[in-house]
Amino acid sequence: MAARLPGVKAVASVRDLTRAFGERVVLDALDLEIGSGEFIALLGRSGSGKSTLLRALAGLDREVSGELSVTDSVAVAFQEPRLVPWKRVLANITLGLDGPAERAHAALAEVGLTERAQAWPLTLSGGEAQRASLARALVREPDLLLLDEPFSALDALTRITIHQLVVELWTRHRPAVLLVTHDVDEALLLADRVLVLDEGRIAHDSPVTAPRPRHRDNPELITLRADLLTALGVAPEGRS
Ligand SMILES: Nc1ncnc2c1ncn2[C@@H]1O[C@H](COP(=O)(O)OP(=O)(O)OP(=O)(O)O)[C@@H](O)[C@H]1O
Repeated sequence: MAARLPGVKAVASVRDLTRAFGERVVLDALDLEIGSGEFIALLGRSGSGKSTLLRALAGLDREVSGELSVTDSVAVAFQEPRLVPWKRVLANITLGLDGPAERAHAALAEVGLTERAQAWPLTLSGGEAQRASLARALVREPDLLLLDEPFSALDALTRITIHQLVVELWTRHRPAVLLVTHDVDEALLLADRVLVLDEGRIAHDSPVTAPRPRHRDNPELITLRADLLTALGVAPEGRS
């Protein structure tokens, strides 16, 4: 585990986190600390337990054991935007929220969806629905934003636009972000720290220091990509 920077407050601290489904131990005495404002990408093979860890951090899984200390201010966005179909976009953003409607309007403006505030979710494109889902998370002004493969169903161009948006929003609001992804390049382009989950633990933990906007041919990213592919058990010359 990477040492925490002195003076950086943790928004999540997990020690000995264990979760089994029957005989299958998915998280095995896992340790992890997430510092305030960090942008972390979490990689791991399919079934390695990434979503299980995210659900534990979100407080959605009460069956975990170990020490888990997480800020109260957590928001989650999932792979499917999970908008309520019978509520308009704006109402989806404010659902379960006591705050003023201006905040919801501001969040929609931040993701570029002001024009779609009164639209029904089913009329949104995939990228718009994912932006609405981000607005719903942002309006809660989280200290920790958990993103479970939110870009994986989007086409390549929409994905690039949303990547830029997420970096912009993170730069402006500075929540800590934990992004679950299968995509090594996405992890390297977005995050300041990349983790690999394997055999129930954090098997690899690298900082990414290249300045943004990042390019795939940055030498630091090329080296890290090879290390990460090896950690994931994929030959570096193969595809992630
Ligand atoms: N509710 C559940 N009941 C039984 N097994 C489960 C449950 N949730 C997850 N698992 C098992 O735990 C393991 C880890 O699942 P998890 O969804 O966390 O993996 P993941 O790394 O997110 O996978 P993927 O990348 O494919 O989304 C898998 O073997 C899965 O079948």
